[in-house]
Amino acid sequence: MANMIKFTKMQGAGNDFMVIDGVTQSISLSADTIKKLANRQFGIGFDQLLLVESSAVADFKYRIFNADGSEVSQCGNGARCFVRFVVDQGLTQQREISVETASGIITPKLEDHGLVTVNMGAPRFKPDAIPFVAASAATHYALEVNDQAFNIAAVSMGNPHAVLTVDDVETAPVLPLGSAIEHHPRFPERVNVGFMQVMDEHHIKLRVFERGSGETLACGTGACAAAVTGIQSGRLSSPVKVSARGGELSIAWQGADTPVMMTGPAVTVFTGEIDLDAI
Ligand SMILES: N[C@@H](CCC[C@H](N)C(=O)O)C(=O)O
Repeated sequence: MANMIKFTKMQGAGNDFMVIDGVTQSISLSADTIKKLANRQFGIGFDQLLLVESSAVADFKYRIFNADGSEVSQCGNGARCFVRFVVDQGLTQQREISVETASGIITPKLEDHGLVTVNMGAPRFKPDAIPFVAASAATHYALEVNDQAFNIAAVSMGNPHAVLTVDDVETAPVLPLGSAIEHHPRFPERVNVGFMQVMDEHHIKLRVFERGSGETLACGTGACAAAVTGIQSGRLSSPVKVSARGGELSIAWQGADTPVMMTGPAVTVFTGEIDLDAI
């Protein structure tokens, strides 16, 4: 017997998602099934799968799975697509919703101009958020990779990020170095790796090698992480325009424990149905 589920394919600045309504459908997905669905040749293809569920503490619960099947705690571009999805599906009448994630509650808001702004919460530079940081109290660290030392900034946006500053994002070794840092023993939970080129104090170019998904066309939490580490070290000033390969995001942060505000697009690409027993 077929095991059909309905889904929506969405993208935010080119970071693409399979979004599933788990409020009106009963959904149970193994890591292996998610990997198969993520496959761009044999499945649907996406960077992350987003599962919408009911919540006891917020308007909705938001579960996030990387293309390798691992469940993670935060996704910025996904949060923008999430609010567009629940509004378009008629699951809410509100344009600003509270969403329970594995790392706390975030509040995405669909703006009148069509973009979405998300209150992503405050960044965390503390050791409990980034196990690697336990070694030091500084924001920037020397990380040795294949006998070479790299200066990295580490921050949690609800998920772990390492940010390197490079002269030119186009020629930066994003794939080999990103993969080596993602799996570096100093990051026991693996890490998302951002490569940032500072254009001026309000503008950066960014490529991100994402934990569990590889390089994506944009990473929302990666954009927040790069902007806040740049602001924290005095090289950037809020707001920061982040140019990724798939589009642009705007990040505002007033420092310390204030929340990071992220604004950017959220677009529906198509809707479909798939038989989970047939993939
Ligand atoms: N694409 C995302 C981040 C998704 C999760 C990340 N790969 C992780 O493992 O933490 C974003 O837009 O933030």
